Amino acid sequence: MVKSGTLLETLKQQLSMDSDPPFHEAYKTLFDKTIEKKITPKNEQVVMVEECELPLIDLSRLDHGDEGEREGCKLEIARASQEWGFFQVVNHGISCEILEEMRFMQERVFKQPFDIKTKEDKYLNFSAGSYRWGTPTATCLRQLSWSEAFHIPLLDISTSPPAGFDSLSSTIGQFATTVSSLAQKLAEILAEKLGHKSTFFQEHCLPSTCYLRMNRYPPCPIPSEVFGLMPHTDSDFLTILHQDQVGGLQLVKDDKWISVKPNPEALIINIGDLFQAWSNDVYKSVQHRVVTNSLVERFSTAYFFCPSYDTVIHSCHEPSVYRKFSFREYRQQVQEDVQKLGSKIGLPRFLVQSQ
Ligand SMILES: C=C1C[C@]23C[C@@]1(O)CC[C@H]2[C@@]12CC[C@H](O)[C@@](C)(C(=O)O1)[C@H]2[C@@H]3C(=O)O
Ligand SMILES: O=C(O)CCC(=O)C(=O)O
Ligand SMILES: [Fe+2]
Repeated sequence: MVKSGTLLETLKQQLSMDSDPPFHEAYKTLFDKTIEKKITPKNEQVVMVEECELPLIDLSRLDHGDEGEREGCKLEIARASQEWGFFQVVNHGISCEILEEMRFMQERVFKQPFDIKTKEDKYLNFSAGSYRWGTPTATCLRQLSWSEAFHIPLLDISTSPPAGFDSLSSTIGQFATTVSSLAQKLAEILAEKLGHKSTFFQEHCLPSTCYLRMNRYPPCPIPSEVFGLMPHTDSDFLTILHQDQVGGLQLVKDDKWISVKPNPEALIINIGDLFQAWSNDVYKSVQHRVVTNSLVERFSTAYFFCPSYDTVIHSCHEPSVYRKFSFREYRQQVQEDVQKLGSKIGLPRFLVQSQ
């Protein structure tokens, strides 16, 4: 058992070391406040969270099965979206090679020096400002996300890559194309199971409105105090996620946090706020977060299936739980809440009853 005096010294030492991105430097005041007050022997104990296997759905049944198989598969997708808000899929159309290449590329991209990643002009042909790290609005460690990310609008996934990164665009391009059509397919199935044969998603969720987010979670010296990504729901219709073998993704099920067991072959699908509103609370946009560890870095890639800013989100059934809102209004409200409160409020802001 480490004495808490020794632990404190070690932590102080670790937190004063250089890191990329420079969390220690930028958030020094937050660390100093927390270390002195909170790191006691009790806090050294890691909170145990049960590990679970998400519902696993084989998508080959949609293309190769008979009518019964196809229907069964669609029902499983709808049921998991209602009961879990999360599920994983295999035979999704993205080869293991592409998934491995994505992981390898991410390592190379994030390894570039911090100054290059934050450069004002374009980096790797992604728009300026696509690189993000930490949480600029955090006022305490609990509001800090110990991660860095590239937010890449699908339109930026260029066909003329910069020298040295020629295979990058082709790999991301293949990944993006396949996940885009998978997202469309899943959205249509989810609409159909609510009784809607809808062209809504084809009309409103175009490549120009969707984006990829490549995440890197560096090892963190105080994993019990800082999240990799703080608890949130996604502000889109649905998200398609690929995580590496490290693990760290957790979600709320039956009022408890549980961790998702990594499955390198699977893609994780989660329902976002917009689908919860569109389905009038039938499908669930569930809180999730990423926890850090002190030993290894972790990578993931998320594809956010979003409509254009002018799209009006209204429920497909009456009486509607939420008032109508445009995606622009929703994003602005989320940004305002994050600025003012440190985290997003999300759908509760748009409840009919609260008007
Ligand atoms: C500080 C925050 C920004 C964020 C919402 C949050 O409260 C916590 C996580 C952030 C995140 C991560 C994934 C998505 O990019 C995002 C749009 C989301 O839904 O949760 C962002 C939020 C944001 O930037 O609005
Ligand atoms: O990295 C992960 O596993 C989750 C990422 C996530 O939730 C997000 O980018 O919205
Ligand atoms: Fe998320």
